[in-house]
Amino acid sequence: MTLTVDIRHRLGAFSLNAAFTTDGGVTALFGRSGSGKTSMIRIIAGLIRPDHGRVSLDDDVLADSDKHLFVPRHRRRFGYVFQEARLFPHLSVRQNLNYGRWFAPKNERGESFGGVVDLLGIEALLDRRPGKLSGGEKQRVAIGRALLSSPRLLLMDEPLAALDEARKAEILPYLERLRDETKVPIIYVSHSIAEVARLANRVVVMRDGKVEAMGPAVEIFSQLSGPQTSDRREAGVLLEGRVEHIDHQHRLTIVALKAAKLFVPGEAAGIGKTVRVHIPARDVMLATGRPEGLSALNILDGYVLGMGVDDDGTVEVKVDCGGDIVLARITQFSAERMDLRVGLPIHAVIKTVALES
Ligand SMILES: Nc1ncnc2c1ncn2[C@@H]1O[C@H](COP(=O)(O)OP(=O)(O)OP(=O)(O)O)[C@@H](O)[C@H]1O
Repeated sequence: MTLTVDIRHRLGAFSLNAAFTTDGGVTALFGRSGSGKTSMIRIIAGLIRPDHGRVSLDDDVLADSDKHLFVPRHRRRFGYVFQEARLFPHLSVRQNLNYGRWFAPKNERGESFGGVVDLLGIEALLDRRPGKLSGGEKQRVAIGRALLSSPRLLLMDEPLAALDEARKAEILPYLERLRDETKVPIIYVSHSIAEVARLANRVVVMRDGKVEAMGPAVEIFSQLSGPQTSDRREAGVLLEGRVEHIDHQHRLTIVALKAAKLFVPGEAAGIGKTVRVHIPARDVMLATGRPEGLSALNILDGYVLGMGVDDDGTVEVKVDCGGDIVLARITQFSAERMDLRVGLPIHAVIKTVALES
């Protein structure tokens, strides 16, 4: 499936002038607030008719200003997931899901009801009403509803933005399954590097209404910043993961841990191989808010699992990042200033991580 967008459009003082193509999988529209991501997804969805240009999905032309052609939203058969789940409050989860299915043409039904329920882990929620669900659960149901409409394309506009870190961590593995187990191509709008690095096959970086860069996620993010290497052995953790991708050009290995993924300098033995990575504790910084614009490629979301004070007054903090435990050593002053406590959602910024031979 190839989506081709080449448009110009004016929105007040803002002008969008962008062209890109995608080839299935997850394509992220990535960029700062105000760069034009939402306007772009609205054009793809058929909610905005572009002033000039063309949008097509394979041979199906959805908008073409030269030919005065514009296919409205309801005839595009795209699924849409917003920041807010927007479920029907008076319907049960099952009824909400069936509502999505109702839109799927009978002969083109893709995923089965049971398959979607399994994929998103929502079996136990089926008879409940949305009002009683957590934000993450609601979002999983919203994704299920969109999937059951058998969309040709799934448009997701900051689907995790309204969730706290814990709910984000809970839902990310489901989004990965969605990417890996369904054939539905996804356009994913986000301004979070961590989310995009984890989910996207391809990234379109937007800035001031234009496409600043596009390419495979690893390439794009390794261009933005480069990780440092360290051979020093010191207090830290060894984590085991699986080599998911090797970027020979940038000499980087993407290692999938239990939940998170790490960009590790160097080229590992082979894709699919189990490797161990070393993360020195003193090269892990902690942040209570999501840090932006850092050179570190690895920012893991987690919780404070435990804390202990060493003889020298250094605080050793254990952070649970989706089942992988990362250790950080910080000063007592920092710990107090950040009001660190067990259970606090936290971002672990990993400055160095090395492959173990
Ligand atoms: N209908 C409109 N009329 C005038 N200006 C608009 C309209 N819609 C969007 N804009 C402007 O276009 C710019 C891009 O907005 P857009 O929502 O596409 O950005 P974004 O990258 O999705 O940002 P965010 O991450 O904050 O959602 C902004 O400056 C916005 O104010």
